[in-house]
Amino acid sequence: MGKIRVRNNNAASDAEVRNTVFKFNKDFGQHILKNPLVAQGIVDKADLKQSDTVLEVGPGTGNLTVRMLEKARKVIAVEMDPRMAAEITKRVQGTPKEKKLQVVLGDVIKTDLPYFDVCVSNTPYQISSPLVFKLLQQRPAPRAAILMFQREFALRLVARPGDPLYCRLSANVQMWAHVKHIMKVGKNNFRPPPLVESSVVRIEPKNPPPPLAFEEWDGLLRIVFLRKNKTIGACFKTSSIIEMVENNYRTWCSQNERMVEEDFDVKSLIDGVLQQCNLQDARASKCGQTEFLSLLHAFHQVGVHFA
Ligand SMILES: C[S@@+](CC[C@H](N)C(=O)[O-])C[C@H]1O[C@@H](n2cnc3c(N)ncnc32)[C@H](O)[C@@H]1O
Repeated sequence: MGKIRVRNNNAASDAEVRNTVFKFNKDFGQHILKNPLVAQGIVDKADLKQSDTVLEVGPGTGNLTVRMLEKARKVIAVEMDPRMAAEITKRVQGTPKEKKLQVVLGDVIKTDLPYFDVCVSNTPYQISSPLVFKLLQQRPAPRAAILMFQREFALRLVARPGDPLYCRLSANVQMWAHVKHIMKVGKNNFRPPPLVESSVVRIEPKNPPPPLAFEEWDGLLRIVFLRKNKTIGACFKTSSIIEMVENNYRTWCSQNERMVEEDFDVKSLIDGVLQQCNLQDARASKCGQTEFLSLLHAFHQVGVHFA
């Protein structure tokens, strides 16, 4: 933990300016956004309406929070560090913003989230992935999430089939949401600066969500992205995968009062499905939703599930 003085090096009205001494905790991903232009840019990109309830993850000292309180009806800020929660509470005390801010102390991943229209976060990078999936599972779905991530994580979110960074995360998130890269943010805009560059993305959950069970989709993606440059046929030849497919098939048969044939051979069942979809020689790194959906559908048709 480095001892950092947060000082006023910008416009006088910015309270990122408070002369507060904090020991920023790197374990909590505490990299405070010190550039007011970037903070304002992020809030502008959120396109908040006066009727909006905003969820902010990790308000820190409140540099995004105070700007959002000017635009929205309410901001619910979930913060894990009690010192930061106290700081943001103090920052709005005695101002008209006080009544619009609700600070929730705790780990956002373990918190049952209330209703919100938009989520905004300069995200603690260690919770990037669980946060994205938590937001995608939120019901009713928020209108949008404007989230700062490490540049590489952001680029994975938007990567398309064939791009070097395309991975299970890309295929997964793009099934449930439209994702756009909206802003690059250099490390010197933070105090203390992180080791890597950052980017802001906009995630708009599809509404209504696709009629698909998340666990099924993710279960299939886990297999085909096991080694994304291997063929899908090779992924399904791994012995642990063959065993899992067989177990899942037998469970499905017993739940549906079906007899498992005496000469049942799981390898031929798998080969048949892959041939039907013509995907034995395809590689996940080059496949998109159409291919994965057709594969999932064909497995379901023969009683193989992945959840
Ligand atoms: C990168 S800082 C952002 C601070 C502020 N929003 C800003 O932009 O200047 C991340 C903040 O998230 C908080 N935090 C870390 N992990 C968290 C978690 N699991 N749940 C809620 N807040 C968390 C940290 O304490 C820190 O205040």
